[in-house]
Amino acid sequence: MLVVDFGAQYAQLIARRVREANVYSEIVPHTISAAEVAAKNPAGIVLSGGPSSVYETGAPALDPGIVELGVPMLGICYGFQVMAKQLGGEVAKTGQREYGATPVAVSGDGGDLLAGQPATQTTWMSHGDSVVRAPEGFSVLASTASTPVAAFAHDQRKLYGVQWHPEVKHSEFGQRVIENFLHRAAGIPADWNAGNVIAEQVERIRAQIGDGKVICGLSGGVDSAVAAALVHKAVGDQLVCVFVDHGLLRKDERRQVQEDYVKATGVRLVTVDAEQQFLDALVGVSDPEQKRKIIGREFIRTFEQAERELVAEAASEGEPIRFLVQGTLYPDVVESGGGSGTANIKSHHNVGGLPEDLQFELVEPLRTLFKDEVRAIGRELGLPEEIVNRQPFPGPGLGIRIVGEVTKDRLELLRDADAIVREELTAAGLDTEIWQCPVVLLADVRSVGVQGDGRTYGHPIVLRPVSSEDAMTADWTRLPYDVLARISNRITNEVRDVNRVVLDVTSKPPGTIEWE
Ligand SMILES: Nc1ncnc2c1ncn2[C@@H]1O[C@H](COP(=O)(O)OP(=O)(O)OP(=O)(O)O)[C@@H](O)[C@H]1O
Ligand SMILES: O=c1[nH]c(=O)c2[nH+]cn([C@@H]3O[C@H](COP(=O)(O)O)[C@@H](O)[C@H]3O)c2[nH]1
Ligand SMILES: NC(=O)CC[C@H](N)C(=O)O
Ligand SMILES: [Mg+2]
Repeated sequence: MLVVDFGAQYAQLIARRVREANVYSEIVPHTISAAEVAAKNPAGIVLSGGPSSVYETGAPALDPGIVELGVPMLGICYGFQVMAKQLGGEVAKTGQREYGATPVAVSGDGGDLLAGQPATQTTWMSHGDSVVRAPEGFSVLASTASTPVAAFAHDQRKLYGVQWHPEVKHSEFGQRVIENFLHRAAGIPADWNAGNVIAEQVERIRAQIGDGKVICGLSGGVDSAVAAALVHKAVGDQLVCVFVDHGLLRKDERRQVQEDYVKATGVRLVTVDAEQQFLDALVGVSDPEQKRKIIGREFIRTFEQAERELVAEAASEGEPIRFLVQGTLYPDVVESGGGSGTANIKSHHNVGGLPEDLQFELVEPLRTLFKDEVRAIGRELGLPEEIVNRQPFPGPGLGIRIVGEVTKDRLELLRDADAIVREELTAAGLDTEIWQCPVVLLADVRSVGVQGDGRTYGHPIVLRPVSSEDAMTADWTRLPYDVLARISNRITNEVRDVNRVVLDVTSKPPGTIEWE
């Protein structure tokens, strides 16, 4: 299944809902040609929404040859309007805009697309243009008070469209619309699951790597653990994992990764001590994007160094190691501005932070997936729950949790505060309720305190507990007051130079999870 992206807010959400219906899906840009689509041989196509108006000059369109391929198609919002216009219907700005919850009246039995759904339902709309006339041969399946053509279908050609957004949870029967399109109209079986992904990826990895050697950047996090397990399954001992201790890790993290991961999986792991290298590179840098780019570059320089040492060590074979495995996920790619037409929010070190002179060929088997999907694959591969359920920790580590310049001294301070927070949250049994809880040091901010009858002028620590399904959106976790009180008390007593603890009560959007 292909999702054609017209610059939508929700393209990745469509792909995810399709996978929830147990069908594999991939996002492609709207500039894709009919020949490229044909080469992918998709079982169905969904056209996403988008900010433009189809009647404007230069508005994104679809290669007309794509509709002629005979692949079942569902247009959503802008995608619906693109279909209407290209197939001979009419789209116009009627002055009747609909944003948010909108009741829709289904005509007759709703056809295949709206089958089994009530005559009126609440949908989520976000449009200013409307299809005022459906193309010839299409039947109108639904309407609203101000939009006479809110859904249409051409049953023989298997072409469908809806003006609303079935992919958002606020559309009451949204998932049903998507499932009806996939299973009922397009006849695509619901057979995609974690097991298939593993089989397919193992095959792809074997084809890519052949009998070459490969290194994997292993962090102890879920994503790289699952990526490494997949590659290990595919090519066995051709894999060596490299763990970089960049000095930006949390307390005790190095020992944990070295012991737990190797015990659980039996892969070969090399640890590189690169603290000085990273800290030197970060001297005088406060800008978050600059930090991210530097850290991304130093990661790659460290992998290159490890590669040279591994090659020198296996002198008999002496072949360079060409492949680098990373546990990159879809949100890393989208936020780095790697979607089609999506904005750069922050450069994740493993995507937007990669240096231009990268020598390795990347192996990224999880690049189109979300974290909860990756966890399901990890379980299927038999990884222990401690690894699969581990809370995320960003590759740039504490480096992007110090607002201001990163120094060894500040890192020590933040490490102590972070250890207290983790200890208390675990003791309170809150680990599974929280997605992750960044602890941030506002190194460039100072506030006055009174401690031991004396004046202090110290730094605030921010607690950022969040709940999320996939890190694309998040809400702040309502932690019990007594737990917050204990954490605050311990941090101000035990961590030097900190005289204030504050709680971040911002959802994502508008805030991102990390502060930088
Ligand atoms: N300290 C590290 N040493 C080696 N590779 C790393 C390190 N930190 C991150 N990476 C690489 O960067 C990738 C992206 O990091 P990211 O934090 O998103 O994933 P993760 O650590 O595997 O999982 P999680 O998101 O659960 O923390 C990792 O999958 C891994 O390949
Ligand atoms: O490996 C990573 N490299 C990065 O550069 C990076 N930046 C953010 N994160 C993690 O991604 C998720 C979303 O974070 P944001 O809401 O801050 O974008 C959260 O889980 C963050 O911890 C990163 N992980
Ligand atoms: N969300 C959308 O896809 C909007 C489509 C188009 N820009 C409109 O306003 O009607
Ligand atoms: Mg991580």
